[in-house]
Amino acid sequence: MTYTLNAAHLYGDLMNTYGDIGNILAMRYYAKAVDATINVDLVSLDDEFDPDTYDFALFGGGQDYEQTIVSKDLQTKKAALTAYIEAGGPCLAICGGFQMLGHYYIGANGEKIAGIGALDHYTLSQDNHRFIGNITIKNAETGQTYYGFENHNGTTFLGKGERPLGEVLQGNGNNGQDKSEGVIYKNTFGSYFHGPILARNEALAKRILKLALQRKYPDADFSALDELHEDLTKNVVIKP
Ligand SMILES: NC(=O)CC[C@H](N)C(=O)O
Repeated sequence: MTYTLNAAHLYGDLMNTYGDIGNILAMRYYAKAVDATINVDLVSLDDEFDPDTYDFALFGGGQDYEQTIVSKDLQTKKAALTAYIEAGGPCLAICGGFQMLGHYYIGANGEKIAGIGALDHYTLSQDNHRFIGNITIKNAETGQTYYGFENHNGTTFLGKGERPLGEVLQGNGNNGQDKSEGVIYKNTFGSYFHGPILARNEALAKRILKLALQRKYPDADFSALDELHEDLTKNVVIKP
């Protein structure tokens, strides 16, 4: 392969509840079309996150208990992760991972689980209730529609410099109130979409992949990705 991206799967052993690694597998699949591959390192408890080593970071979803464990360790990576994000490092954070990049998450039992505040959002708890179901959103800049499934207790409110990944067309999204779903901040994308959002949303997968490739190889031409159309869910029946 001509091009190689190094990806960090943050706490992939603790926060991968919904097969979030599938996001990297989807990116790797599309990457083949431009002669690129993606190496993955598990970066978990007590591991160092070196912002200069990685071209992509995936931070998956998890349950409240795992989030409390991750929360403590995450503080040791706060400076490095913040530096990576601020420098425009591409990142995809799902559900619990999305929550942890913000200031805090109030868990279902009322416990305050600290995030790293790399992004300005915060997450509250619903009273004995979760948002569960299919969700559809529309991304403002591209007009693209993204499909997924949400299952979360937390209600997230975006802050400074953050724009939503999409406007909710169907479902609940960040908080069930302001029609926002997920986040985009610099090259960091967050979403409540369960598991492999990228396997189900080709356009977003190629968008994030291209971003990462172009950042590492600014002189290369990855426009072949735009012509490629390969829906990874074409044989999958998704029931409403
Ligand atoms: N889907 C998730 O990652 C869940 C995150 C968090 N534990 C919540 O319930 O809100």
